[in-house]
Amino acid sequence: MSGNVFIVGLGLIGGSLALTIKNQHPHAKIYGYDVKQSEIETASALNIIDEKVTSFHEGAELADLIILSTPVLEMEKLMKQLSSLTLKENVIITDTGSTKGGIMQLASKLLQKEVTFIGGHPMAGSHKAGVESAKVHLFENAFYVLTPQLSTSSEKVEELKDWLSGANSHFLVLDTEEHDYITGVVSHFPHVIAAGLVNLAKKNADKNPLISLLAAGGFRDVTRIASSNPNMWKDIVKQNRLNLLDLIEDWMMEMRNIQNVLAEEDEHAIIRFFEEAKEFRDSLPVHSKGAIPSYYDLYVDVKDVPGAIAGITSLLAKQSISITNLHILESREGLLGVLRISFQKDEDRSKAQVLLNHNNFKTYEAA
Ligand SMILES: NC(=O)c1ccc[n+]([C@@H]2O[C@H](COP(=O)([O-])OP(=O)(O)OC[C@H]3O[C@@H](n4cnc5c(N)ncnc54)[C@H](O)[C@@H]3O)[C@@H](O)[C@H]2O)c1
Ligand SMILES: O=C(O)C(=O)C[C@]1(C(=O)O)C=C[C@@H](O)C=C1
Repeated sequence: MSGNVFIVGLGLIGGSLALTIKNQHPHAKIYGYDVKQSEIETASALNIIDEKVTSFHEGAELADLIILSTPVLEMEKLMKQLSSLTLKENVIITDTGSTKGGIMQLASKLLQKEVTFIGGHPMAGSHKAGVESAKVHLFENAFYVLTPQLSTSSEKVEELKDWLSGANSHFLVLDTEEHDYITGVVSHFPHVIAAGLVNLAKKNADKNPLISLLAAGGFRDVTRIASSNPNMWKDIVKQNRLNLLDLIEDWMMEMRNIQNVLAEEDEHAIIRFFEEAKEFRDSLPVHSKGAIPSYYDLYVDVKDVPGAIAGITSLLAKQSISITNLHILESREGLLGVLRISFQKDEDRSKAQVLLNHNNFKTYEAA
C-alpha cells in the first residue's frame, strides 16, 4: 500500500509499528511526532520514520492513516484535538492503547461520521520504553485486538488490517467492554500485583539488605513487568479502574483463603491451592513468539570495585558478542551491584552467559 502514515508517540509501540509498516509497504511515507524532541530525533536517526513533523496538526492533516501511540490518557486529549482538524476524507485513525473504553467513547462522540476510528491493541510489548527499543518483530504471532465502531464498514477494517499486515499478528475483533475486562484480568491486574510484590520486598529489604542480594529466579520471573513505564501504567489503571477494583476484591478473597488454610495447617487445601494454579497455568496455549519478550537480558553480579564493568564488556568484546544496552540496577558500597546487559539475540545472551560464568561471574536470566 502507499500513502502517508502518521505515528503519534514515537515510543516502543509506535516505533515498532512504524518499522513493520515500512517493511511491508515500502512505498508508504512514515511521518512521526512526539512531545519529546529527542524521540523524534532518535526515530529519524534510526530511519524508523521518513519525515519529522513539527506539530500534531501538521501530521494529522496530511495522513491517510493516523496511529495514536501515546499513553492512553494523552490519546484522549489528542482525540479532542482531532475533532477540530481538517482531516483527509478517507483517513483511518487507530490507536494502540492498552484500554479501549475511554477512547471508543470519545470516538463516537467527537469524530465526524466520515472519519473512521478503529480501536487497536497489539497484545505484545515489553517493560522497556522508548523508540530505541522498537523492534520490527515485536508483534509477530501475538494477538492484535481491533475494536471497530458499529458503524465502521468491514472494508475499512480490512484496509487497516492490510496496513498492519507486516506485524504478522493474529487479528481479533472484540467488543470494547470485553476487551477491558479480559486485559484487566491477564495484563493490568498482574502489573498491579507485580508492583505490589516488589514494593513488599523493598519494605523488607530496608530492614535486611540480604533480601535484594538473594532475590532469585522465581522473584525475578514474576516481577519483570514491575520495571515497566510508571507513567503509562498510571493511565492504564486509571482507565480500567472499575474492572481493577473488582479484581482487587477477588484477589483479597483469594489471599484470605490461603491465609485461612495456612493458619489451620490444612495440607490438602494448601496442595489444592497450588494444584489448581499449576493445572490452569500448564493448560494455557503456548505462543511460539510474541508473548516472549524480544529482548534478551542477562543479569550479572558485579563487585563494587573500579573497572568491574569494563572487565565484563571487554570480555564480551573479545569474543565479538554484541550488546545493545547496559544498565546498573543497584550499586551500594560494600555490596554486590547488579548489571543488566541486553542482547539482540538469545544466542548472544547464551554465549555471554557461558563466557561470564567461566570467568567466575554469577549470572541469571530474566523471564
Ligand atoms: N509497552 C507495552 O508493552 C505496550 C503494549 C501494547 C500497547 N501499549 C500501549 O501503547 C501505547 C504506547 O506505549 P509505549 O510502550 O510505546 O510507551 P513509550 O513510553 O515507549 O512511548 C510513548 C511515547 O508517547 C510520547 N507522548 C506522550 N504524550 C504525547 C503527546 N501528547 N503527543 C505526542 N507524543 C506523546 C512519549 O514522549 C513517548 O515517547 C500506550 O498507550 C500503551 O498502553 C503498550
Ligand atoms: O511483556 C510485557 O512486558 C508486557 O507487559 C506486555 C503487555 C502485557 O501485559 O502482556 C503489557 C501491556 C500491553 O497492553 C500488552 C502487553
